[in-house]
Amino acid sequence: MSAPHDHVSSAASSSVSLDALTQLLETIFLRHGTSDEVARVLAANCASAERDGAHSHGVFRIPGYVSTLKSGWVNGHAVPQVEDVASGFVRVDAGNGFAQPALAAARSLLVEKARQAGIAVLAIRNSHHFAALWPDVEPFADEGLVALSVVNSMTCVVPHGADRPLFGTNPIAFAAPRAGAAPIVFDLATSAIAHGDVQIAARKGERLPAGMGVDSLGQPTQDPKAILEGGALLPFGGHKGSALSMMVELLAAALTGGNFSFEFDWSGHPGAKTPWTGQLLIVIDPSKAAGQSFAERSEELVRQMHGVGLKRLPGDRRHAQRARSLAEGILLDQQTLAQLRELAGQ
Ligand SMILES: NC(=O)C1=CN([C@@H]2O[C@H](COP(=O)(O)OP(=O)(O)OC[C@H]3O[C@@H](n4cnc5c(N)ncnc54)[C@H](OP(=O)(O)O)[C@@H]3O)[C@@H](O)[C@H]2O)C=CC1
Ligand SMILES: O=C(O)C1=NCCCC1
Repeated sequence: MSAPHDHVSSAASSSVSLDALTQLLETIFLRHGTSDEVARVLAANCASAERDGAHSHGVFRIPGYVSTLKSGWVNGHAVPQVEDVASGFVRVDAGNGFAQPALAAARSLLVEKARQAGIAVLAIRNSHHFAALWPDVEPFADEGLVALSVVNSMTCVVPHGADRPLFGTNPIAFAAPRAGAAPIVFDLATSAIAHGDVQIAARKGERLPAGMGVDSLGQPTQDPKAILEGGALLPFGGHKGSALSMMVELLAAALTGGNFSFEFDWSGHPGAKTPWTGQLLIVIDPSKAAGQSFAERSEELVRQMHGVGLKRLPGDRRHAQRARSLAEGILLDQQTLAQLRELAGQ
């Protein structure tokens, strides 16, 4: 399997600016049944994933968004209902819409509460998250806040010690400010590999590394198609990733009032791809904590990690790719660009 973040060959590719890509995606969303606000938020999110080389959740997802909208599974015009429920708790009913517009609608109240109380929780339910999770947390750290988010997805992961899938790929994203540097951000699926990367490997006819999944008989396989066609994924790190995935189900579904990954039935909506679940965000204002500046302490930790030989922090690859994309444009292969233009009616 090639590196998941490395799949655009420059030979047959075109370079597009971030603005041009965002505009193109916005046109696609509007054309396939979203409000202006939903199109704006989703286009910015998806273009930023492509800009940062997060290909499993960049433009690769656009046909899935479109077929989901067409199937009627998701409401592209949903208006999120924000509820101010307690000093440190905000709830949003996304109204069977996408999760990112729900976060956008609640964001200023969440930040205000976190700054007042030191910590605030945002619980989004009735929502579809089909994207990378880091764009949801990174902006908080840019404002000096610490943020943690979890979202559950659709059943495709076998809990450690079980013999059938139950959990989603259930990512966890974390962002913390640093002094004088871009925030520390990590964002990882609790499965051994994200479902999107299995789809990309299948499309490219590549085998996966060992230990990622099982076939329909529960036997280990490195064939991505066998995983997608009746097989399943495994958690990363055995019982440890499995426990984290269970935690995500509890926080993102049980605590928000959203569906568990195994609870929804999209069989009546052929073409639907997005999981109808929940998302939890916890935002902390570190200026309320005792002691030295949190950002300075982050910096000290990073210095020490580099001091013991660490070359790459989580987020470094994305930021390096972001800088390249902003300087040289975002590379898209010709076929992908043609498909996007067709979906945009251009
Ligand atoms: N919406 C949903 O329901 C779901 C979304 N996803 C998304 O899929 C995406 C991919 O997830 P996943 O495949 O697990 O991510 P990766 O395994 O590619 O990366 C996980 C994290 O580890 C960092 N990292 C990777 N390799 C190294 C290294 N050698 N040294 C230091 N840090 C490293 C990455 O930083 P960097 O980015 O800089 O490489 C990233 O922060 C995520 O954005 C996730 O949110 C996944 C599951 C479900
Ligand atoms: O890549 C994944 O895993 C997923 N991404 C979007 C939502 C479903 C799972």
